[in-house]
Amino acid sequence: MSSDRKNNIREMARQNGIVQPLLTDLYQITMAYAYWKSGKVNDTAVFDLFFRTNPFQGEFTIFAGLEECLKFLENFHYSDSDIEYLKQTLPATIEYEFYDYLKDLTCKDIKLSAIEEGSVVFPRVPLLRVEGPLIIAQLLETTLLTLVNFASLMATNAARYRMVAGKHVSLLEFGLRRAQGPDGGLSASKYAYVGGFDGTSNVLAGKMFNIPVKGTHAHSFVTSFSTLGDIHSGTLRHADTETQCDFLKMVLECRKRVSEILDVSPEEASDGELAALVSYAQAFPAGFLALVDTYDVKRSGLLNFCAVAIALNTCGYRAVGIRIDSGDLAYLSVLARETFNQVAKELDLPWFAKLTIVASNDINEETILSLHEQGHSIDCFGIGTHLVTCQRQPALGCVYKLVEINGQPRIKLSQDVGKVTIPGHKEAYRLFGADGHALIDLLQRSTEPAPEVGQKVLCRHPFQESKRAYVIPSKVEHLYKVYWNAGKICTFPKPLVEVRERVQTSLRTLRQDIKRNLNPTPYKVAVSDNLYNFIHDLWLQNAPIGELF
Ligand SMILES: Nc1ncnc2c1ncn2[C@@H]1O[C@H](COP(=O)(O)OP(=O)(O)OP(=O)(O)O)[C@@H](O)[C@H]1O
Ligand SMILES: O=P(O)(O)OC[C@H]1O[C@H](OP(=O)(O)OP(=O)(O)O)[C@H](O)[C@@H]1O
Ligand SMILES: O=C(O)c1cccnc1
Ligand SMILES: [Mg+2]
Repeated sequence: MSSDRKNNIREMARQNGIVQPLLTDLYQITMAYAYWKSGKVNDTAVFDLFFRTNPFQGEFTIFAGLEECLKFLENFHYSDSDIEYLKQTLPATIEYEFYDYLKDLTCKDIKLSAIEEGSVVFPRVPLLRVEGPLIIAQLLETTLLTLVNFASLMATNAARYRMVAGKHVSLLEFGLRRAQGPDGGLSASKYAYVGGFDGTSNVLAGKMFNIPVKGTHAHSFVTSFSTLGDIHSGTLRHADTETQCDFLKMVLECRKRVSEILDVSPEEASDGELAALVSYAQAFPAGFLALVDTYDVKRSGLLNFCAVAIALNTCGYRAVGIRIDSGDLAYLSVLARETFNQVAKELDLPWFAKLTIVASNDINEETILSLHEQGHSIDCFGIGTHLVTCQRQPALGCVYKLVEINGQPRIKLSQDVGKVTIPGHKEAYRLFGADGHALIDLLQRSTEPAPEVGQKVLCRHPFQESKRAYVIPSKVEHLYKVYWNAGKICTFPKPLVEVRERVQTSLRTLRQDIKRNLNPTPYKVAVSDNLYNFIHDLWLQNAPIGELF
């Protein structure tokens, strides 16, 4: 077996334990019984999973969650205790043979086609197409939706943060404590990474998904120290010579020196904070990153930090930086950078000017945009609540609709035209323009030939007759691959880092005006002329003609 395949199998083995066939809505199982009882066991269906509106008032979405969907299909099986629970829970009138039927159900007859995970996707273009026995395809609905909805919402949210932050700023996800429960927290960490974050504070996410784990320390570490007397031992072993240095003495001398450079009094600085920073530096001399806003950034935190960082330098270590978690983050970060520049110059330590400044505290997209406008010196944002709870829009509205049964197309009508489903078994293509950008996504009936490079294609708005355009694509991308067929995975999902890269390469194919934060231009999603006529004929056949009195 190739090592690639072995790795894939190892990756796939880590299925989230709560994702199982009973993680569904009751009505899927009651419908399954009613289908079964009404002789629909051999009916075959096609379902499309898609959303109707992009989240966060944006005009794009990142598709994520596919790997988890495949793990779910692979492991789909009702255990004996599941069957026992259903027997106790469903009405006693249910025929026992139905439970025998459920006991043997697997996804061996299901075929799943999907867009590549990490791609930019748009309203109405199915992300997943599920084909196979009606009953089993129906039973998959809720679980597939829960696996795709939050994953895609989170990946989109994270990608938006990455876009506003720019590529030179680090982004760390700090949200576990505020997430929607343990599983929400775990998924948030995973898909924040996919969307473009650099790391997470969530240790289990690091272990499970191989995401870099990062962090600083909390205010409680600082406030747990009151005086210099709380320092356990004042010494530190030199990085190169391994001799014991009188670290505390060096720190106190440095604090005096820095207070002169910065023109702040060492008496105003907190000794408790200094004791905490000394102790933290002793624990992590090569990774010293300190929280400086517990008492006063200017008069205490920066002074104490610089004193410890300079003493560390004398002992052969380079400090990493600071975190600011309150106050005016633009002003304080600029102040911190000026301080570091001053120390770098006065003490001839050029690297001091490049110390990392991490900012946190209720950061969201708007805060980052505003900070960029004001000017700041932040290298890294630590973001929790707004990111992981997707506070600006807490849910993506993916739906799962029957589009074909036993080879016959199905349409769901609605007073709201946007909610009318696009019937039948379809293919989706992305057509690219001459400048290399994605121009339009085109849905066609699967029986139609694929659009070709250099050949004129008529693209029509699915519901507005007058909206149509000819497109001569410079490149055509067929959006679907078969990922699951005949009981096994047939296209292995890519490792998470590659999905993460795919997000950025896919976003680069979008024009800037589609990605901008304020009033972005909608991306076009069209249907072929053939599909347009097919939809509208079926619409007329299915819409009753009213009578006026
Ligand atoms: N320069 C800035 N421009 C825009 N928003 C900022 C700026 N600096 C900080 N913020 C944001 O303003 C809010 C400040 O929060 P808040 O009013 O709770 O103050 P605080 O500094 O956290 O107070 P406390 O010291 O009591 O914790 C945060 O959401 C933060 O991200
Ligand atoms: O984006 P955020 O939700 O702010 O996530 C990060 C925050 O979490 C931590 O503190 P916590 O909020 O627990 O306490 P504090 O704000 O009261 O210090 C940290 O110090 C940040 O402030
Ligand atoms: O490591 C940190 O600084 C951190 C982790 C979680 C929440 N807030 C901060
Ligand atoms: Mg906070």
